[in-house]
Amino acid sequence: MTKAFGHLIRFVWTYGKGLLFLTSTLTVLLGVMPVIMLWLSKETINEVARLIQHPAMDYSTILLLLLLQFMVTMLTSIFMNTQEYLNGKLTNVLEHAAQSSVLQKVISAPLFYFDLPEFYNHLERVNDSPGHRLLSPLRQAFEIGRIFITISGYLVFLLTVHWSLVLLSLLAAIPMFLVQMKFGKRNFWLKFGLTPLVRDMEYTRSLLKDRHSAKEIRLFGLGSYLLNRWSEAFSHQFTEILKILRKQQRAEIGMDGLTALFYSGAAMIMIWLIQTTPIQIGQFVAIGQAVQGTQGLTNQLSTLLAKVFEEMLYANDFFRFLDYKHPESENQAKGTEPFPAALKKGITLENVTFSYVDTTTSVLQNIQLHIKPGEKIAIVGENGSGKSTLVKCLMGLYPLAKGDIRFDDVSIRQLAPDQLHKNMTVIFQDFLKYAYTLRDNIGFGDITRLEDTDAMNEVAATTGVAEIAQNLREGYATFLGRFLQEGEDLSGGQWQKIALARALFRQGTIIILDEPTAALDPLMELEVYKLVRDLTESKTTIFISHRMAAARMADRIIVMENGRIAESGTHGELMASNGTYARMYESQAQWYA
Ligand SMILES: Nc1ncnc2c1ncn2[C@@H]1O[C@H](COP(=O)(O)OP(=O)(O)OP(=O)(O)O)[C@@H](O)[C@H]1O
Repeated sequence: MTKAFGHLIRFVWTYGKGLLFLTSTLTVLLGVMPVIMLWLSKETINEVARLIQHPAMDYSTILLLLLLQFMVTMLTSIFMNTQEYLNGKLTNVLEHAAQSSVLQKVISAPLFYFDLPEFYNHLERVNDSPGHRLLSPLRQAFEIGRIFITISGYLVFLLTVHWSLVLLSLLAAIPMFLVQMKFGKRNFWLKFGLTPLVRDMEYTRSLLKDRHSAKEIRLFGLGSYLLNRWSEAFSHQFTEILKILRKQQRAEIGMDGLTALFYSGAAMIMIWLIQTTPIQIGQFVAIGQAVQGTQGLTNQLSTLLAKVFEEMLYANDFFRFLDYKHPESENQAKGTEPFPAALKKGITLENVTFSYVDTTTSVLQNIQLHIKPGEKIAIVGENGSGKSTLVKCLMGLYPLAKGDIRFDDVSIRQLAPDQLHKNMTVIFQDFLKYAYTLRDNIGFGDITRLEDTDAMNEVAATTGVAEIAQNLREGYATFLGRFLQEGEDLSGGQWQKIALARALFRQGTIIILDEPTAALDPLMELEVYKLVRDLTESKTTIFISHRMAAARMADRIIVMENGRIAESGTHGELMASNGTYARMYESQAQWYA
């Protein structure tokens, strides 16, 4: 816990040292103010008592004391409000820093982290206003500091009267402290345990709200079922939270009773003091204020300490997320070699064997494949045979445990990952439809050339996007979809062309198409493949398709079965060998007849 606190201080110091310094100074000043006030009110009451006994007395001292009290009140208000403002500012600064640290972690996480529920759950836990929650223990620590200074002042004063008053004031705080600590811990672990349920709940809620799911939910009549599922999960988590809350409030009532008992004890001591020692009225009132103040403040102190403890568990979890590293990430390519300027020997896969993280079955088994520079390869095979996995490994998205992939003579492990990605142009089946402008949708293919209008026009003309742009209200500046603005909706085929334009805008030397045309009809799909073939004539192209008519256009067809290459050859060769490909081709040939 102390390690996490150190981590937290360093984090806050890095992003808001000036603000942190000002806030801590104000905390000290605010801590001293009540003690000064106690002294001033004691003196004022004594002076007023004297004035009652001697009405002719000069009352300028009383006026001065009242003026000082006014000034202390005003200063306290100024300090408090300034501190509130600074806290607001610091919260914003930290919110930005913490959220960007989380997002930075997410964008730099290897792709396989997204297959790990523990990573998702952790992300969900730390994602909820992290800046606010990180500042919270610090704010509480400041509050503790302020209260500590005030209590110390009160205790010194009480000690000058009688030691037993100090003891009683302090004893009252211990039970409350223990209760708060216990429930602080319980609350955190409850939230920890409920995270998977909360994720399920949030997912269901997003399905119900999401524009894309709206159609299916209506057609399948899933609305009430999903609403019930969400509602049940909500009630379940709420019941658990209420259970702890009930116990906590019961315990706090008990502790309040105990505090009241200690307060009565202090009152008895005061009565005894009045009887046994000469005491002025101002002192009497000040003792009452100091005892009550100390008890009230120690109660607050225990609540705050427990809260700090609870919030520190969050901070600890937050920093653990930022430091999270799965052992498998050691296999992630960390090379620095540049990508070969132009492939001369081609791409070689040697004994590539792969299993997804935390699974035991090999999805790819001893894959041996050589792809010549400029060759057009089609990969076909049943669902789940490993086609997408193979290209993901080729793209360096998943680390290889066994075997090697070489681009000319450079191993994928030696290549700098950004070099590899820069040289690849990929369109996935589930390509993204960015709710930004058309320019962004194409330019994201190569963000460094987002403003290169000539290049954009060129790919737009060759892919048919230019025609789409002409019909949009604001051309390339039109927002697509309706998520962010009153943008324009496009058809599946139009989105498809934009995805193609984005991929070609990248100018990679290797083109990978992972069933990007699955949403299109077979004839349209053929059109797209022909277009890609014409536009990428000299480039190495690998495409995955379930449509044999498209695969037929390739120089070579690879047939995958259960993570292995079962057949390989041209359309003619594979038809002649009468194996899996021939069977698949013939069964689909009827579609086109
Ligand atoms: N992220 C993942 N984590 C664990 N297993 C996975 C993951 N992705 C795929 N798999 C498993 O790996 C196997 C191969 O999947 P892959 O997506 O490579 O097949 P595919 O041939 O591309 O299938 P399809 O034609 O249906 O797209 C399947 O059994 C699948 O369940």
